[in-house]
Amino acid sequence: MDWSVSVTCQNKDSVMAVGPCGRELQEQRVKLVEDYSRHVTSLLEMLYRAGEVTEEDVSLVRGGGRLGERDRMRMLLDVLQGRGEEACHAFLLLLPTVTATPAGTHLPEDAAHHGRRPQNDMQELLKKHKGILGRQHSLTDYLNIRGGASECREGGVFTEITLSQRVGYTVPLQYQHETTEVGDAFRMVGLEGGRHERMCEFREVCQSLLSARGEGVMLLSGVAGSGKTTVVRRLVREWATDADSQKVIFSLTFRELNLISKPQSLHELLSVHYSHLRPILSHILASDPAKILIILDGLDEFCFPLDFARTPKCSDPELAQSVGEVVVNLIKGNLLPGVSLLLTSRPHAISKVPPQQVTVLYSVLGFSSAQQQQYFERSCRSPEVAAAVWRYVSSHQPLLRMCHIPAFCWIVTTALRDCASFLGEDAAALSAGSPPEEPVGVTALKDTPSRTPPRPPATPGMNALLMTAGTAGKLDKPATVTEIYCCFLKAVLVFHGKGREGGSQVSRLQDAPRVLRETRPLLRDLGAMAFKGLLERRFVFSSDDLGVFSLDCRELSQAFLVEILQEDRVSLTYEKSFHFIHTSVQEFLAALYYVLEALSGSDPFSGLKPAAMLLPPALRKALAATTRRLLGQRRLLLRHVKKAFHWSERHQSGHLDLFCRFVSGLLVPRTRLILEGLFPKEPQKRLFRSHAHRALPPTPHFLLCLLQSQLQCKGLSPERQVNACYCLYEAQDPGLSQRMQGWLQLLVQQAQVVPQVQAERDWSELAFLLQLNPGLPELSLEAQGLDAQGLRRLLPVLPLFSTLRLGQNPLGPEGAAVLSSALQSPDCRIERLWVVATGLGCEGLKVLAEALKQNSTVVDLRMAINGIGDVGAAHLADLLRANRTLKDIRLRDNQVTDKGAELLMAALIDNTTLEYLWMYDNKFSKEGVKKLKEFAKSRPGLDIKVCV
Ligand SMILES: Nc1ncnc2c1ncn2[C@@H]1O[C@H](COP(=O)(O)OP(=O)(O)OP(=O)(O)O)[C@@H](O)[C@H]1O
Repeated sequence: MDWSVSVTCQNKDSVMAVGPCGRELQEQRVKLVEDYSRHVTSLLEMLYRAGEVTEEDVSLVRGGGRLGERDRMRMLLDVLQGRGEEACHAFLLLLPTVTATPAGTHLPEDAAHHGRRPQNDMQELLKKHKGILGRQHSLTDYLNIRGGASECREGGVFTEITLSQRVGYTVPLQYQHETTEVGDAFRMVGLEGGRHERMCEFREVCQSLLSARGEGVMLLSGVAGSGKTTVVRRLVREWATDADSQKVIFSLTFRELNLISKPQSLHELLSVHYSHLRPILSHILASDPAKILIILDGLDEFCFPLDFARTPKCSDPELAQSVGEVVVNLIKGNLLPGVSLLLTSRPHAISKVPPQQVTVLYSVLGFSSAQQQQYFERSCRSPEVAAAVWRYVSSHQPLLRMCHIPAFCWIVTTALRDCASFLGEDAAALSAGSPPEEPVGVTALKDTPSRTPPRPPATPGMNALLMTAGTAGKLDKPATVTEIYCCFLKAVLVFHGKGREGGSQVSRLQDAPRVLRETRPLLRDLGAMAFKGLLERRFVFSSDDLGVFSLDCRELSQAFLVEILQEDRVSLTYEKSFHFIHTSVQEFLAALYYVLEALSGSDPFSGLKPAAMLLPPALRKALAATTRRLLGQRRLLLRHVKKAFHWSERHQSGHLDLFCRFVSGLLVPRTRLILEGLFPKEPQKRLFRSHAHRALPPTPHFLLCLLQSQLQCKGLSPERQVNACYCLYEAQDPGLSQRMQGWLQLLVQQAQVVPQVQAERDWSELAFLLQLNPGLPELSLEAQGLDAQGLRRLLPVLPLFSTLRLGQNPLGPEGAAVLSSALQSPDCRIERLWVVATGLGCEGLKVLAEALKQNSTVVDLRMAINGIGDVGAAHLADLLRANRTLKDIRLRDNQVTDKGAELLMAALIDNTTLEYLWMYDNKFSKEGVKKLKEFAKSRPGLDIKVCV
């Protein structure tokens, strides 16, 4: 049957029905609940597909699986009242159809529309579309998940976020965990110096995307939890409230597209998702594509390949193709040429789209320091508490760095804001003007370094979450990121779990060990799933995945489902899916599982195998006991911990880095004590042999040795070595602060006098320190005995400095190769490269010159006393032909003769960008010098300095 005809026939009825339908629902409520509750799922599904209720409504009615049929029906009736007369009317029309079908079966799609009012008035339908999309994109925030999917007040909990804009880019290779790179863009240099990258705010992005011009493909990249979806939501809401906007937006998620396994045309795809637009969809697609904005959120989750080379060209929106082919044709501009397309993705997946297909790359950089502060002000209960949280966070560099990510700010707030006593006293101290507490762990670089290591954190108050029944008064504030996550988990379990609403804060905390003990099996299974997902780089889980780990949705929701594991509300008709509320929470739970298993002597990897592949339980137990006896508990634990690190080393991308940091943190007895009750006591006691009565055992020696050995390991990549430093921080290595102070001293003194060459140092620790201190624009390490090996350790941070002063170090050609990697990094910001007397020779210069041919940031190259000779001068001449960025080259004392000078002069005929070429103390003849001076006269913009 022709759908549009049947709609037309129903027009009169539906107009007549306006008003009374809502009343009828109220009057018949009891009867409707009685008679139709068993059909609630079918009714809800049909209403959703008809566009009468939104995803949020559906989720509300489902009630996270906790509500029974009758309650769901009541909830649906409430929702319909809220949605208005048209929705109530559609509901009444659907009632007879469900009684004709057995409960739970689905009706053909068009039945849902049967009898609905015709809306062939373009403007009216577009208005309705705006309303529906606006509601679907309400700004929900983790903070108010608990209270149902309520909305953030605009300008309320929502905090301005910083983005950047780039035209033309190269996809960087991923060597580090994404959280490690967060914050680099906020470095001082990045703010002003980026040539291709420009900071911008949401408003600018919004205006550009909603402008009437077709903008082509825009890619919005950002790490997990940085706020990409929030930007999309805000954008759609801006559009929905702008009555004058000429754009038509279609917003889909790749998660939704994953569910389309059969070929489908673009038209069909959109008409399924936007059934209310069906009467005018063909018209929209046939009119000016520049007026259409298609948003596709979450490219990183897309399961189908995007084959840009082999996908058949298709320009017909009515032609069925695989969903991957539809996306490729949209991106390539074959389908709807001139359309604006916004794709969002985590950074590791932006390479799925060739950069030449992308018009603009936007990156969500996250919160600047000021924005972080605003976030805490908005999410804490009082300005004093917000100030105390901010003061605490800003005195812990690793925490501060992660707080560029909004989702992490939420985790910190959840972990800290319930800590009434610690924050209360701290806040009181703040207002009383007491001196600031010394930073914990790694000190901020701006602080004056002192000779004495920072004293252990003072305890102006007790962190309530660190305080447990048996240990009240023993612990202080969370000292590491792992401790923050422990507090977070405890806060969720103790304060937010279902049925734990009553009682005072203290009594609930006293009860925490019991709650944690009881939750252990659940956390273990959830952690096992998280760990398996992490190994497979999988962040979305199906109900089947939950089943494999014996996880029961209902049980989870009672404990903490909504705040730890979120149910996706993609579609009613398909399988449910789940994801951890932030990837770092998945990583933490994976580590928790790993440590729980390792401490109990079990192999954490064996817990991942399907039951069928496991040996019978009795045999497994006997085997485990024998291994324990043979190896001893201690060696067994060491073996498991080593295995975790080996897994991480095998992955160049560093996606297990954070997991390793959490494993290191959780091996610290003090940290585990926050979760007292969760870890079985016996093995702990035996393992760590607590010496002093009631005193906490220190960080296990084997862990510190293991991490130190990673720093010494020559074969390990520099990124993993820096991560070993993060692990040492989490492991609360007692010597780390002191060593950091040593580095700080060196960096500060370099600005004044050049100190003597020092004994062997661990350069990875310096890289770690530099990564955590974004306020340093230049790196000065002159005459520090820095060789190529040491420089390689600094590679993760080298590209981030605008000035690198590396003179008088034995870098040699190998060091030049390291520098060349830094110069070719897509993030390179080096403008001044000073490598005076570093033993480059002509070989080193060749490597450097090759890199500088590709580089467009370096303007000033000082390379006196490097013995490059005429061969080196020839490489330099080659470079000058290709490079148009260098302005200043200093070549004093490099054994260049007249022959080299000739080559340079020839190259400088083409190169008009170079302004200074100083070549004192080379091996020029009088004739050669004369020629150079003559040449200089012909180039007024170039200052050539020579002497015989
Ligand atoms: N500007 C903001 N102000 C306040 N909270 C924010 C802001 N941006 C994001 N958040 C919060 O941070 C959390 C994560 O945001 P969002 O889901 O948008 O991140 P994402 O980049 O899409 O993450 P993923 O890659 O995991 O999908 C959400 O709870 C959101 O409410």
